[in-house]
Amino acid sequence: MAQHFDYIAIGGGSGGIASANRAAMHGKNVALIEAKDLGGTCVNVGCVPKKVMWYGAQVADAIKLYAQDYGFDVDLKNHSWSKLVESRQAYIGRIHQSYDRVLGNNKITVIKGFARFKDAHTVIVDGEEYTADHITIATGGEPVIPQIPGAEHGIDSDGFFALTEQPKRVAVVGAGYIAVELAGVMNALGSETHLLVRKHAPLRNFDPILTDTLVEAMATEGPTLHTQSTPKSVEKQADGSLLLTLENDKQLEIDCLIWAIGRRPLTSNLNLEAAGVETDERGYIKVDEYQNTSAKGVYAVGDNIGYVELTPVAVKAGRQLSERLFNGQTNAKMDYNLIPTVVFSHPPIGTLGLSEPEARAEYGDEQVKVYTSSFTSMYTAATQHRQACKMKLVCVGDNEKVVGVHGIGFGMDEILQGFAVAVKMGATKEDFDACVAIHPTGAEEFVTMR
Ligand SMILES: Cc1cc2nc3c(=O)[nH]c(=O)nc-3n(C[C@H](O)[C@H](O)[C@H](O)COP(=O)(O)OP(=O)(O)OC[C@H]3O[C@@H](n4cnc5c(N)ncnc54)[C@H](O)[C@@H]3O)c2cc1C
Repeated sequence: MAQHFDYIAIGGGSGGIASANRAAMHGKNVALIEAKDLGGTCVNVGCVPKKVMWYGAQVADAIKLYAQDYGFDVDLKNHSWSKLVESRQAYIGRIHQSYDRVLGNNKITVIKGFARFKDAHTVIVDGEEYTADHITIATGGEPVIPQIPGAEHGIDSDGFFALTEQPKRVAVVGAGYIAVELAGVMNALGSETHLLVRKHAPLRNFDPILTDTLVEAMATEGPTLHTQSTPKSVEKQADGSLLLTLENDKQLEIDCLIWAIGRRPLTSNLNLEAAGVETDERGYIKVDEYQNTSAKGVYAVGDNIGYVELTPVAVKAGRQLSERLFNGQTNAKMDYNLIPTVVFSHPPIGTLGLSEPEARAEYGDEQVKVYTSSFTSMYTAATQHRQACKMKLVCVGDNEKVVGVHGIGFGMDEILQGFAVAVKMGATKEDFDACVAIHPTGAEEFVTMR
């Protein structure tokens, strides 16, 4: 006989774990089904290992670019990629233990295996049936590999985290934040790194102050940016190296090729038809603002709905859903407006709300006022490797409501969160100015712009 639960979450990643824990905290009998490792993309092959690698790259930059001007007698002689990977994986191991502990404390039944629907209230894992009053699909996504000859010689972001040795020459293909971040890490850690983008720049949808400054930084610090560059084929050569040929017939010889051209939802093997769950033509699950799918009692959160593909978004959507279903908060839902985000590039980017072009298109030129600041980050100002820091506030209307906050430069990754609270509360430029600056910091520029 099928084992019955109040709630099943399919997918033990950011959204599934968050939702399952919250349901259990409200006294529900919960099962969490995970096909691979608990923690999903973020913990195993996403945010966490990526950030550890980025910190490694920061240390390399500090030694290579800044330490000597701060009086340290150091040279970057050797770097052990495998040591960095070992430290990273040990940290991830500790996160796994903490998940086990919390799920255990919440008395959640963790089922290892791949779930498929039998009907809207029944899933099958390894031949066993499990039923629930409510089922949430939190299955995330996977990287896309292009359909070109030899594409299989490349790896994706999952493959990047599986690398046991640092490639000497690497090409990263893609213009999104994952491509930028992976290329930045490899470059700082000493690989000859090429970033290939299809059009004129990476991060094209970001505010131009961010894109332009990033491209300028790449021109001096690397990686080598190749614009208007679309791969046509990949050939593995006798010595194991790869020959990447572009549509413009340029060629690059590299040791490692990383595809970071986008992700797609992991929904095709779930037998969603049996549950009556509809997807769009790209496979994303259709949900309403309360995460309800087309099937009663079945919900979806996270990357597989194709809204904003970030961990805190999946987490919050999952928790709000459980608050609504199991804690009487009938109106609880995820607010997809004004979501701050950071790109761990070199230098890092923080961005929130409308870019200047978006604000002008939405409100008209007369309604938009923009404030900018451009300076050398103080961390680098006393050294020979000066690095720019640029910031922009996008304001609208007579009261100059802040609708966009954008910055690139040292510390931006930690600066944005607090400003996002203010913008979410409806802050105006006057409110920003009314706050006394913290000196000397980069963040103070946001409250002193004229
Ligand atoms: C390289 C990289 C870097 C990133 N960096 C950041 C970052 O810095 N900040 C940020 O906010 N976000 C980042 N993200 C995005 C973030 O990882 C995702 O938005 C987040 O993990 C989505 O959570 P989720 O719950 O929707 O899916 P996931 O975390 O992907 O979890 C889905 C889980 O479901 C499991 N699963 C799938 N199908 C089934 C099935 N049928 N049965 C059982 N289990 C199944 C999968 O194995 C997986 O563990 C990054 C992503 C990548 C790839």
